[in-house]
Amino acid sequence: MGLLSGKKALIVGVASKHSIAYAIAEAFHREGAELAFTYQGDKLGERVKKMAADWNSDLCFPCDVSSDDDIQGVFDSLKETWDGIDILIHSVGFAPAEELNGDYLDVTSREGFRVAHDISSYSFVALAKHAKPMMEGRNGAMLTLTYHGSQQTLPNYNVMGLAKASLEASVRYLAGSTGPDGIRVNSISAGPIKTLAASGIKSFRKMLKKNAERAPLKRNITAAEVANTAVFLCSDMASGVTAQNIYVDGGFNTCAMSLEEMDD
Ligand SMILES: NC(=O)c1ccc[n+]([C@@H]2O[C@H](COP(=O)([O-])OP(=O)(O)OC[C@H]3O[C@@H](n4cnc5c(N)ncnc54)[C@H](O)[C@@H]3O)[C@@H](O)[C@H]2O)c1
Ligand SMILES: Cc1c(CN(C)C(=O)CCc2cnc3c(c2)CCC(=O)N3)oc2ccccc12
Repeated sequence: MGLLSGKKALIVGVASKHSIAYAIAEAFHREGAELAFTYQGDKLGERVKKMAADWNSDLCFPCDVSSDDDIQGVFDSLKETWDGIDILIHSVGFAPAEELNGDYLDVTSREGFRVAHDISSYSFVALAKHAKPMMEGRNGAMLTLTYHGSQQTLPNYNVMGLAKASLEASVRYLAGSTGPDGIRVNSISAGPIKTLAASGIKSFRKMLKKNAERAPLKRNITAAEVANTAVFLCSDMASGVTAQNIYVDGGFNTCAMSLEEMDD
């Protein structure tokens, strides 16, 4: 029996085999969960449907999280097959590329700020609004992915840091709203991982190297490690855990400087 046997999970944010959401789907399937997916745009549709089939799922729905109609459509369709949901995974983050390359004061725009917060933070509330009625009374869990750039600055993360700070505060307020119905809400703050969302980021490779040098575990973490923590947080093993942000980053966020950096 798996840790998620009999649980129904909706996973938002699979785009490629490198996606953190892909690793979460793999782990959830391994632990016995039934899966449903949304995908962004028809281009991804065929790819996500093929992946879903590997996990015995034919529940794949198009959804641009900037559209309340799209989100409504997902849950209307889901209701035709599922009478409820136990787990909601939000693995979505986006800011216009030009926001993430250069000095924060120089590159941040009103529109870029709005988009970053809409797609990376508000979308979790929007999905939670629709999921909650289907999750009540099932001791379910919602989970989102965040990054330490919300707490400390690093070059180029810029307005995404603000959006992640908003997301992490939203986890606490959502936990307050859904706790009385037995629904838990948490986040995982993952170390840097080479995914599509990381591609095209200037000096990403150097950042990965710096993380591995400084982290207590002296290595980068994998999407599979993030997924295993997601299994725990969404399972009954975490029945007392809500409104929390759990770091899966090899301990990086606890180190101001490493011996190697001293010796540089
Ligand atoms: N890769 C990392 O280093 C890292 C580290 C910490 C946190 N995260 C977070 O993990 C989450 C998943 O990112 P990833 O690294 O797996 O990259 P990814 O590119 O595989 O996933 C990002 C997902 O966001 C979706 N998305 C973007 N805009 C959307 C929109 N308007 N509507 C619907 N979906 C939209 C994309 O389709 C994609 O599926 C993001 O929240 C990201 O901020 C990533
Ligand atoms: C780490 C790290 C990441 C990965 N991460 C934690 C993220 O949260 C990904 C954020 C992200 C949001 N929007 C976009 C992109 C990435 C690139 C493609 C695009 O057009 N828009 O992104 C960075 C951007 C700058 C600096 C570090 C990082």
